[in-house]
Formats: sequence, C-alpha cells, structure tokens
Amino acid sequence: MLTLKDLRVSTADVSTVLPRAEQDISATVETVAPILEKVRRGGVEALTELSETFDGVRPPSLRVPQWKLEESLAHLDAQVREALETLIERAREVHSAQLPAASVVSPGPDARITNRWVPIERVGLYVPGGQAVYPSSVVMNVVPAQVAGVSSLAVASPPQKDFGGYPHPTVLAAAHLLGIEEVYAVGGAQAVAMFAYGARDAAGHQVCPPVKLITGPGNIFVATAKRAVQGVVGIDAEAGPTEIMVLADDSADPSLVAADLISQAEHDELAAAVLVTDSMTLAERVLTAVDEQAAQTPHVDRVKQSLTGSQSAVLVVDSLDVAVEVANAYGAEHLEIMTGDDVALSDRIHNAGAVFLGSYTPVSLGDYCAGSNHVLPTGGASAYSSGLNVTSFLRSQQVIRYGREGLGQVARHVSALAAAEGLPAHGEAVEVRFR
Ligand SMILES: NC(=O)c1ccc[n+]([C@@H]2O[C@H](COP(=O)([O-])OP(=O)(O)OC[C@H]3O[C@@H](n4cnc5c(N)ncnc54)[C@H](O)[C@@H]3O)[C@@H](O)[C@H]2O)c1
Ligand SMILES: N[C@H](CO)Cc1c[nH]c[nH+]1
Ligand SMILES: [Zn+2]
Repeated sequence: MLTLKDLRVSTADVSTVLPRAEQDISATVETVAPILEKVRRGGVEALTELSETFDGVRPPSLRVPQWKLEESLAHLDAQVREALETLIERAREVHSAQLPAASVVSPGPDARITNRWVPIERVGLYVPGGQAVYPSSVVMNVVPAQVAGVSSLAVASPPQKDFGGYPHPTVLAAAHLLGIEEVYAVGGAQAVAMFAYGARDAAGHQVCPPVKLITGPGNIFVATAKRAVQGVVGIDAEAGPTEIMVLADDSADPSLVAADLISQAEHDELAAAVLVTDSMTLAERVLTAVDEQAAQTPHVDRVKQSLTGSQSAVLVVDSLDVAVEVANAYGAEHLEIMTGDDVALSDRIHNAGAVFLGSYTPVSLGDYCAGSNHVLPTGGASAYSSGLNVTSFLRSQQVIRYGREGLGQVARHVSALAAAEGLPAHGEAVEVRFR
C-alpha cells in the first residue's frame, strides 16, 4: 500500500525527495475564494445555502440554541463524559503552565518598560466535523483560550444531516461542559468566512459578530480559508490534513509503527503517513504490517487512499543522521521517534509540530489524553508556527514610562539617530521638552 523509496544511494538534497500531497492549499484557493466572497456579501442566507450544498442540510438556526447544548450534555454517554473530563483536567494543567509572566525592566534611571500579555478579546474556534466527529478539538481550542483569559469565545462546527442540522451532539456536549454558550452550525470555508466577516440575517441583525482571531484544525478547505482571511483576522497556524512521520531504527516494533501510521491515515484521504528509517528490514516489516492492519480497519478505503497518495511513503536512508535531516526538512505535524535513544535524537529535531518519544507515546495519546494540544501546524508550517497554546490567544504589549531625568539621559542619542535617519522632527519632539 505504502510506496518504499530506497534513498540510501541518493545524492539528492533531502528536501527534493519529501512526499507531499498533490492537493495543497495553493491548489485549493480557487475553490475557496468564491465561498468566502459569497458569505461576505450574503451573510446568514449564504451560510445556509452553503451548508445545504456541502453538508446536505439547512440548519434550523445558525446559532445553536442553549437548550440544545443542555440537552446534548444531559444525553452524553457516561464514559465519553468521563474521558472528556480527564482530557479537560490534563489540558488545563498543561496549558496553565504556559501562561507567560509580565516583566518590568528599568534600562536606566527614571525609565521603565513593562512587558505585559493581553488576551485577544473575541475568538472563533473551528471544530471539524466532516468525515469524523471532533469533541476533543473543542477542548483543544477552548482550554488554552480560557486559560489566556479570552472573554468572548465562539465555536463553529459543521451541521450534521443525521442530527437535525445541528453540529454533532458530542461536540455540543463538550462545548457546554466547558461553559461555551456561543456555538454555530456551520463548517468548512464558510465557517471561517463567518468568523472573519461576521454574519447578518436578512433583516440586518448581526447574528455572529466578527472575531479577531480564528483557531482550530480542519480539512484542506478550512486550512485554505484560514490562509485567505489572514489580515482581516489573525489565525493560529495552518492546521490542515493530519501528518505523521515516524523516525525509527531496527529496535522499533513494526506492528506499532504500522498501527500509528494507520491511526492518522484514517483522518482524511489527504492525510500523510511517512516512515523514515535506516533499516531496510524494519521498512519491509512495516509494509507487511500496514497491509495486514489496514485491511482490518473500519475506514479501510480512506486509509488506502491516504497511504497510496503521493503524500505517504516509507523512506529508507543511509543513517539516523540522514533520517534526522529528512525529519527537519519535512517538518511533520507529528513526529514519533522510536529508536535506541529517543531523547538524544529528539534534541536534534527543530521542525515538528509535536514530538512523541518511545513506544508508549503514540500520536493518538496526544490526540486525546496526554494533556498536550493536538491542533498542530501541517504542510511544513512547523518550521515557523507553533501548535495551539495559551500564547496563541495573547498579545505581548509594552508600556513605556520615562520621566524627565530618564528622557534627559538619552535625549542626545534620540536626536543623533533622528538626524541620521533624516527625520529631524523626531529629535525636535525630544529637545523641545528641555527648552
Ligand atoms: N492539523 C491539526 O491540528 C488537525 C487536528 C485535527 C484534525 N485535523 C484534520 O481536520 C480535518 C477534518 O476534516 P473533515 O472533513 O472531517 O471535517 P472539516 O470540518 O474540516 O471539513 C468539513 C467541511 O468541509 C467542507 N467541504 C467538504 N467538501 C468540500 C468541497 N468539495 N468544497 C468545499 N468545501 C467542502 C464542508 O463545508 C464541510 O462542512 C482532517 O483533514 C484532519 O486530518 C487536523
Ligand atoms: N490527529 C489529529 C491532529 O492532527 C487530532 C485528532 C483528533 N481526534 C483524533 N485525532
Ligand atoms: Zn488523530
């Protein structure tokens, strides 16, 4: 199912042999642009039509009523509730430790700079819901936003034909469990557009006010829409179709490697599953194990498409040093390391959304219950973006206060630099205070 690429004799630059999907964000812009424009112009009515087109249902109301949130939690399966509560507790603990402290610095006498962190006022949190159901993504979005102190949180998730046009009841239950009251039945690029531009009904009433930041994972249409609205609003990162890279040597158990590759391939036909190893023996055993396990998995068709796509492969390289080079060039959303010395190798990884060490840390643990965040950059964006965290919802702001003595100490330097830049009025604004 997976293609084996023997790169042991290759002299090519590793960045040229990385497996990537043919359909990426740049190939999806043309599909998404008219959707964004339709929502910008047409508001609630456009959103309803787009839901009918892409989700096969017209939601009874764009905003999910409070009673529906309450009812969903009341009917939530007890085991799922317990699992969600465990995830929430662990995620709260981990994310609370991310809160940065303010600092006050005196770079000279009578001079004070305060660095403070200010929460973004209103955020839109996207929770996927096309091919699978993602209550865990409600938690991954909401917990860091709440820890950061965001005061206005809105959640959007696709309307479900099988659930009366509202988002999946487990998603609604998770939102209610976290105290979220503002939930919208809308998915895909149209949900991103609603958050960016806001949405009014036919009478002109603002049903969803625009947000300042959109976060959360989604398929290629969601990720493309997030890139497109950047500038109108902020986004966390491009967290599109899931990727897993496993970096392993011959000490790894092939059946565990195969299970982990398949676990992420089941998200999406465009999901990527890559093994990079210095062991041909492991590579061959993983290929066999993948074929055996994939045939048994319920989402076999989706998994097959993901694993046979150009984004997935088994790469055999000369050494673990080259494997590290490949991992850094690829910048996987999730990088698992299963080698003789996971910790030492992980210190050499610069580019990865999150790193999972050893045989007992599968990505699916991080997806649900490790306490870490599963909203992570894809498509190589881990080289410049972080996974969702508390600082994603904060802005750093400096407050500057100099007194007469403090300003006096640097006045001539301001004037010198102002003159050097050909901006003498800047210098004058300081000098005038001492005349
Ligand atoms: N990177 C991360 O952090 C992360 C985390 C969780 C999930 N994911 C990814 O999120 C995605 C979830 O995908 P999903 O599809 O289940 O749910 P989704 O909510 O992301 O997408 C469903 C929506 O896509 C839109 N859509 C579907 N086909 C379309 C088309 N042809 N044209 C325009 N719009 C269309 C519809 O509006 C639909 O509501 C997967 O790719 C998964 O791998 C990523
Ligand atoms: N693996 C996904 C992140 O790419 C997150 C997830 C949610 N549910 C299951 N998995
Ligand atoms: Zn997953």
